[in-house]
Amino acid sequence: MNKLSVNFDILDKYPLMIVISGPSGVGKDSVLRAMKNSDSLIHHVVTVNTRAPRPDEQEGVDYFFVSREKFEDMIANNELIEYSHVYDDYKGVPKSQIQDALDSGKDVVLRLDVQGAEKIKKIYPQAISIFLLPSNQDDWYKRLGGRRLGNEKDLDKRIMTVKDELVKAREFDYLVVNEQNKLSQTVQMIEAIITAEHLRAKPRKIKL
Ligand SMILES: Nc1ncnc2c1ncn2[C@@H]1O[C@H](COP(=O)(O)OP(=O)(O)OP(=O)(O)O)[C@@H](O)[C@H]1O
Repeated sequence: MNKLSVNFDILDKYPLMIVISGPSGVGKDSVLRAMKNSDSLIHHVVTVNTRAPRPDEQEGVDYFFVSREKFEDMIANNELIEYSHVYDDYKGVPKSQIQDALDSGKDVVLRLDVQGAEKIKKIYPQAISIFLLPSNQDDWYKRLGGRRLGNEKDLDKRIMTVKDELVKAREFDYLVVNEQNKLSQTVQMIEAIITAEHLRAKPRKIKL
């Protein structure tokens, strides 16, 4: 054996910040839940929301559900990294959540609407942004399942919003189609992105 040695251990291990976004009803929460079940090495950031919890949602797991007054206090006290006002509700990311997540040294996953994702990408350009799409309009309608669609005007509003969001989709790093009844395929694609990102020669280092 030659006495000279060489160290092949040159891969840097930095935690990633992954932002999963896309139109309302596309399946963001479903994807996140499936990822939580399959991988414990990811820190899921819990965001704050002023809407009422849906029957299957848990406080502190899916979201922190707060009143509008409490949310406005959080804005006033500068406790949020970003927030947005969508369909009459507030949504925001508590600073403490990002700090805790990065301190844990694990990859950090955030689920944000398109407005929120754009803002986070401006604050953290090194974040990896993934835009989820349905395959087509019919699948999207099925997923919305009449949710919060009081009348035709509400649906028109949603369609206009989605059109605007689709224009922004190309500013994201990745586009992933969440095909009908193929949630596990979607999760696999996202996991493949995360794996590839960890293998980058120039890692995307997140700095607070
Ligand atoms: N690949 C899929 N095929 C069929 N149904 C799906 C798929 N992914 C998600 N769904 C269903 O679509 C509905 C909406 O999903 P989900 O709540 O995860 O969307 P979302 O993007 O988080 O919505 P919102 O932004 O409005 O909270 C749910 O009933 C979910 O079970």
